[in-house]
Amino acid sequence: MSKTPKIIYTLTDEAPALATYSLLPIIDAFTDAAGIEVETRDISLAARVLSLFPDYLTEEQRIEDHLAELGALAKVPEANIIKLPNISASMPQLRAVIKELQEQGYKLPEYPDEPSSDEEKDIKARYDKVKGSAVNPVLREGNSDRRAPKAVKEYARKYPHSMGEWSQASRTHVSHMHSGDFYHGEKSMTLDRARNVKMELITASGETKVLKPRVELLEGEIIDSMFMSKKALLEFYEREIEDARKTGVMFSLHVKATMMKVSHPIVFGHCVKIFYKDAFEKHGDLFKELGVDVNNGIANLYDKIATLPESQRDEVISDLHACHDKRPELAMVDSARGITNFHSPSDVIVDASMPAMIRAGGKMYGADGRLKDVKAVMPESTFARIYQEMINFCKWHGAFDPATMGTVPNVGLMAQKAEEYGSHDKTFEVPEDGVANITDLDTGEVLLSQNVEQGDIWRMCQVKDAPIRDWVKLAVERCRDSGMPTVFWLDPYRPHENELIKKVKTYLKDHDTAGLEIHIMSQVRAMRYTLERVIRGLDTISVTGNILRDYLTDLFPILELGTSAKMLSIVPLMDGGGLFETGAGGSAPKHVQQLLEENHLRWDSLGEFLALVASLEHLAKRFDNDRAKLLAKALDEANGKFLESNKSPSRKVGELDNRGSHFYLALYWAEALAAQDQDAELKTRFARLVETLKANEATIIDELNSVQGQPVDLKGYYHPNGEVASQVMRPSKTLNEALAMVANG
Ligand SMILES: NC(=O)C1=CN([C@@H]2O[C@H](COP(=O)(O)OP(=O)(O)OC[C@H]3O[C@@H](n4cnc5c(N)ncnc54)[C@H](OP(=O)(O)O)[C@@H]3O)[C@@H](O)[C@H]2O)C=CC1
Ligand SMILES: O=C(O)CCC(=O)C(=O)O
Ligand SMILES: [Mg+2]
Repeated sequence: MSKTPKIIYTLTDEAPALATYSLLPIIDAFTDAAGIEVETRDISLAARVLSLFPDYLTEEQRIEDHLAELGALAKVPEANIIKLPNISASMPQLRAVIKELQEQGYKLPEYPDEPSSDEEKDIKARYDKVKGSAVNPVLREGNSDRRAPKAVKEYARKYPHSMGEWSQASRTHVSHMHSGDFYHGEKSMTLDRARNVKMELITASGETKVLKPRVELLEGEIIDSMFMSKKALLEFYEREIEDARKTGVMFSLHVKATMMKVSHPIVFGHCVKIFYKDAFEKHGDLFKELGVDVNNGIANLYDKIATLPESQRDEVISDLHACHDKRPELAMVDSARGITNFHSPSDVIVDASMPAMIRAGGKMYGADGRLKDVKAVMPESTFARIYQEMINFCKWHGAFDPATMGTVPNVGLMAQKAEEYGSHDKTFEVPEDGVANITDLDTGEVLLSQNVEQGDIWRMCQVKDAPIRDWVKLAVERCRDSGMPTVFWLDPYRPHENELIKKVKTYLKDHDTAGLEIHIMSQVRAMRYTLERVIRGLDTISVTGNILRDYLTDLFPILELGTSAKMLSIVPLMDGGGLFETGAGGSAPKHVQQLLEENHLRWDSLGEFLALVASLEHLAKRFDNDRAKLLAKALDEANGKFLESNKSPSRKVGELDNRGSHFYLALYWAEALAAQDQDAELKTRFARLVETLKANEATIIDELNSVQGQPVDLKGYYHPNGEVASQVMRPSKTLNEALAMVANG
């Protein structure tokens, strides 16, 4: 591995990828001038698909597997990766990218739903590698430190975003299962020694079915066995759908089918089938024949019936519509286009959808385009309860006030595929009634056992000891550095977390915690404690497992800052490298939609700016590089000025957007470099740039803003034409020339 100071900037999807066309040339100009290499690696969904099928592509079309390369890099001390959000593809997205690439002339095979030959099995296995959250778990060889930097918090206090009002009479609430879900039957243990285990089902008829032949476990690792009962889930859905209808409240479903790519599409599909129960009963055989799979959304059903003769299709559609008469109103994703919560499992993603609802005063859009109270259904009770606690709090105290509320940074246990988010290859839809065992391969000992029924979802989760130690260390460090009370959100009634609590108590003793305020509380108490402080303007660090890391790092930022894009998101890699994620949100498909319609990109790249500071600082420290240090310091100052001057993108066409915000960042960064006296050469170079940018500010902004208002065609959604995208994202000739001038000295 090369030892030269190098930053890897990832190319991803959708809005962040588009923003990169504009931002990267600026970053390149500044880092080139300082002799720092910035290289890119393409981990977009399209690139990941293409990299898996070299044998189907021409030589020019082939690309390397950049994700595998970065996965290996994350395990060496030189790693310095800036990771932008990427698509975690649901099945509909995977099909769409395949289709788009085929249309662009890449001879990719079709996705075989039911592979029969070895060749088809191989194709499916390859495609399945890119499904769901396939990037983050590979790169996250460390735990997570996400927080709002001071300047960002101050900006939010100064320019508070709007918040919906909460009424005590709001009927919005969370519904979760009270029995039969993963929480209730969970079993957990800490391994006394390294063991190899298998996951097997002993069926009621006495047959043994090995579902996972081998999992290698380390000493001190925590493993869990848990299942969700299909019967209990279906009863739960029926009850909640009926309750929403009877009480006249809108129905919504919130899952994370992208990250929980095996379990949640099933959980989602059952809800759709129960909601449209009558139509499924009547047309069940036909749907089976057509290969309808609503785990991929109701859109899949509509696609499949499109091939039917018109009269038959109309009958199905009218039976689907008839279901609505007996069912509650459904929350909409896009009421203007008639897209409901059931359209696709990647349209409503719990970490972002629940905070957006809470921010809006507990409301979601109905079919008539109005905001309404809603029943938010989240079958798994493990973490759903935190949202109800927050809703209770809002009903009692009113909406949070971003101008005064405290901040809640997070330290998340994430490394080495920790907990549920690493369980996909050990998650199974149980084929037959029986006993599901995790069994030691060498001794035959059954370590954990569950009685399961056909259709239940059974999984095994793991978390290794070293990541837990590292997580506790990071929590203590953050507690000391910030002086904030620090709360481990751990529920002693949950077997897995009970095992974690034992370790946390042990590993806390490895650190000097004198004078630090560190608590361990169950989630609901932790939420309450934190919120009591939040409304008093007090700050509290949350230290959580992997799922709550994800949920809380959208929840609090969306309330505090209006978006999680403004978070600093650092992953100190366990082997010494640094992974710098940008923001805590996703790839914002709605932003792309707006760009395509009116050439305005409202994506805020602040997360990228913050990540770049952290990445340059890391590089400066690791390689003792003064120029990296200088660039970092100047960029940090620029970020401060950027916020103070309120140069974030506007949401409205014709006003400053992502591109204009990049111009101001470049100006302020150059100003900071021109103002320093440590490095005369950089000072002169950037003083010239400042002069040019300032003299041409009005022209540049006009060049950037005047292109807006027209639709644009990027010649591809998942795999746009690079040249076209670059032209769209860099419409200012004057700015481009000024940047070229810096690059050339
Ligand atoms: N780290 C990662 O790689 C992550 C990837 N994802 C992936 O992203 C995709 C979309 O996820 P989804 O949950 O729908 O939500 P997103 O987080 O992408 O977007 C939800 C909303 O958050 C706001 N937002 C997010 N980022 C920004 C930003 N940089 N600037 C301004 N506003 C922002 C936007 O609000 P508004 O529309 O009001 O402007 C946006 O519509 C999925 O494919 C998902 O798997 C999701 C989370 C993390
Ligand atoms: O990897 C994913 O699919 C989502 C990740 C995510 O939501 C997060 O890290 O906050
Ligand atoms: Mg998230």
